[in-house]
Amino acid sequence: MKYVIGVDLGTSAVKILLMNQDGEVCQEVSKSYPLIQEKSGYSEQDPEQWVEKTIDGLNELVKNFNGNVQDIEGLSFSGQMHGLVLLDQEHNVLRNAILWNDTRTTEQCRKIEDLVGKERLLAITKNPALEGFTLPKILWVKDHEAAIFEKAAVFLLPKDYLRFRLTGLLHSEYSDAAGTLLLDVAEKKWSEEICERLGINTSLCPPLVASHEQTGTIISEVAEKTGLSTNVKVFAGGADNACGAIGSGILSDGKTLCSIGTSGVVLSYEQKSDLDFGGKVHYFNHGEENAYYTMGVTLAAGYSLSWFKDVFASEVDFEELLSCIDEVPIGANGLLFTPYIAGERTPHADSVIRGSFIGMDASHERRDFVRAVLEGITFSLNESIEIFRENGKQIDTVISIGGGAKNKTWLQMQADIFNVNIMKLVSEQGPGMGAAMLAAFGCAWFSSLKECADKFVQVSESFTPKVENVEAYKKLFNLYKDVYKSTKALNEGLIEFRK
Ligand SMILES: Nc1ncnc2c1ncn2[C@@H]1O[C@H](COP(=O)(O)OP(=O)(O)O)[C@@H](O)[C@H]1O
Ligand SMILES: O=C(CO)[C@@H](O)[C@H](O)COP(=O)(O)O
Repeated sequence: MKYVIGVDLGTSAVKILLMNQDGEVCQEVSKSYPLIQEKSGYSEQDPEQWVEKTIDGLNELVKNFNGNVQDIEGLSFSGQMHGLVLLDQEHNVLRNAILWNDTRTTEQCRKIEDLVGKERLLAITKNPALEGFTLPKILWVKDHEAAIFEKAAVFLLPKDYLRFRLTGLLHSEYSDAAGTLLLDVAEKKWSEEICERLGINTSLCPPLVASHEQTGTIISEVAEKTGLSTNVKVFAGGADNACGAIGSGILSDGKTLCSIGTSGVVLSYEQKSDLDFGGKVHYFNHGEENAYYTMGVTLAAGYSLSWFKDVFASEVDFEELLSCIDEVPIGANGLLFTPYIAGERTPHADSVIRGSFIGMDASHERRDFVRAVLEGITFSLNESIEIFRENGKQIDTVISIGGGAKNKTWLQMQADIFNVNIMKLVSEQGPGMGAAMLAAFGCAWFSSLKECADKFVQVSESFTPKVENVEAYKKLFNLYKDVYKSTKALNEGLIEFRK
């Protein structure tokens, strides 16, 4: 029996899956690392932590593996998108990585719009200038840390940096490059026009490959530390949402995914590169060759829940925190939550907005707040579903993955709020699974990713919408949508008091 490894470099943790040729998860290891948040709107991580935790995780996995280590044939990656890692000429990291949920770059977004033009930007990159994307972060460093920028020789995305440390080779791949705002998405090449207009040397952009392409093997130093063989083939991998889609079998038109990790996304497969959503949803290259996907993003989905737990219930785990939400009726006894604790992307590209609890009452208990947080996150994701439906997509079944898919009440809530059938997979680790599938396909175990998905992706349970719940949530959703408009100006007034 042969094996492959999928490494998912998430925002909260690196999650590593060992899969066999029958598509069974043989081992799972997770190692967490913190966010560094110096100021409101800032979000960074130390790339060295990603490397250390991944090596620790691989070492643990190999130690617990009772087969022949030489049978581990391939390894690939899934990674949190958009994060900026800047390297100097000697490939040393120049500063902490600035992450996807860092929103300090509003001014740089306006600069991009001015110098490239909104229409032209959309034509080339298929996306508008949003704070979370990589290009505004590059410009922020150029504007605010000129001494660092002068030393920058190349930029990498998070999992591309991790791959570099495991193989010694510099690459990016299309699915993650699409989230930089520097890629010509249809032509699959770095946009010289955008680089030129913004004064960025194209040598800063790493060589591009496809997600399933081999990008070297494990270097001996890493083999020694992990116990893996230096023969392990390393494949490029993909953006976590592209990999989540592969790992959930979102490989043909009409298929939709909901992923609740630190962020939350609703994602739909697209065969074509020329559909027009007017920039309302993200439009990126898939990890499958010559395919695409559209996606709406809630910046703080699982993060809203983990924030609530850290601040108000740090003594309990997620299971215990969520154990009593069934006892709270729909609407959390009159409490509504908006998950804008890090600003928002879809449908409100707004870095200033912040979250609210509306309707707090002296009778509310912690469990009401927990239910309200879950409902608020799910309402936010429903705004993306609503955009897709308004653009003519028929959504009746959604595959749900990520940490949020661990809880059955939350899965039923998704079915009721989205008014769709929700499918839960045997493993909720979609991105790690997608990474492992890219390695399996790269190793030629299968003739296509679709053939691999037929073997690897298995539904374990489904949740159907309950008519009375759907009706109750419709009323609440309308109230939820009003909270953004009602709190926008209040949040603008609060800016001067923020950290
Ligand atoms: N048992 C659970 N039930 C519901 N949600 C959970 C549970 N465990 C974790 N989560 C949520 O999942 C999130 C982490 O999901 P994950 O997919 O691992 O994120 P990432 O890929 O961003 O690191 C946490 O922030 C938390 O909100
Ligand atoms: O910014 C986006 C997508 O555009 C995020 O989805 C990141 O890719 C982080 O993902 P998770 O850590 O939440 O999986």
